[in-house]
Amino acid sequence: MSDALLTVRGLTVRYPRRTRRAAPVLAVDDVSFDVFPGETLALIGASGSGKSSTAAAVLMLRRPDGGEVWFDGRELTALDETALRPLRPAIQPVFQDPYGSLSPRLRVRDAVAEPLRVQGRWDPVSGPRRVTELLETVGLDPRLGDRLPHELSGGQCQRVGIARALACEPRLLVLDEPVSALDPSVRAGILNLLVDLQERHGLAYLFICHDLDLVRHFAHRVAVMHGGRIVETAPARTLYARPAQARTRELLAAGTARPGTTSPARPGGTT
Ligand SMILES: Nc1ncnc2c1ncn2[C@@H]1O[C@H](COP(=O)(O)OP(=O)(O)OP(=O)(O)O)[C@@H](O)[C@H]1O
Repeated sequence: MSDALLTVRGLTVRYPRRTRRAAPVLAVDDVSFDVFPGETLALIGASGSGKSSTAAAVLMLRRPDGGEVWFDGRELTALDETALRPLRPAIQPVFQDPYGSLSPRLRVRDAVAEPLRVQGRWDPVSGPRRVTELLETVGLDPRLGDRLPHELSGGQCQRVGIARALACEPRLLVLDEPVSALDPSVRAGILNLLVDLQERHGLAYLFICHDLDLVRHFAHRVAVMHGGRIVETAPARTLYARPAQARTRELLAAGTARPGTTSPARPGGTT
């Protein structure tokens, strides 16, 4: 194995169709990539190209139907749930819907404490201090700890989600469209926070997105997905500059319209 933190080889994800006779949906088809420590790899592609299915398989939320996922030199796909459990904290997700990712009845302080409790790392003295520290790390006033999610803005909720992920002391964050649901004015703040955390903690990011202009600034490398396959991988800046950009834009525009939208997503949009 290379010195990659995450290595994905020949990943395949299939979903059964409702009717038994129809062939399953091949959502991810023989996908391979690496993510190195401290690096951001963006997975971009139109709606339905297989980005979230790839993320779910990397997180082992859905067991892939084929291929291998290696993390820090261990093959996750070869492990059963018991063996996986101690490795799970190191790979943390941050999802698109900041409110949906939090329990509506859990106050911010308890939401951030929850991963510490689940991992058996809660201590009545150091625990509350750690929660305060985590809230400060993500740029939240610790006094917000008493609030419920519906009393926060979308950006604040997303910061709580990031604080929960950091509580697990991860090495890789799988960011599934983490700013797509946010107001354009709030997006930059969250992206700056992620850049800052990466610099301070050497985190690696698998950043799922369908906005080429955004990833150009945020990612180190970009892998373009289409029809479940990776059709191109390139450094973020050169991808933008080369003629291939035109093809990538075409692929993105072809399928970016989502239910409730009538036009392809644009930078600064709120899809
Ligand atoms: N639970 C499921 N059951 C059946 N088919 C699914 C399921 N989840 C995803 N799919 C199908 O798998 C393919 C890939 O979907 P996926 O959500 O991974 O794409 P995506 O690129 O993340 O799209 P989006 O940007 O809209 O989230 C699509 O054809 C989708 O309809």
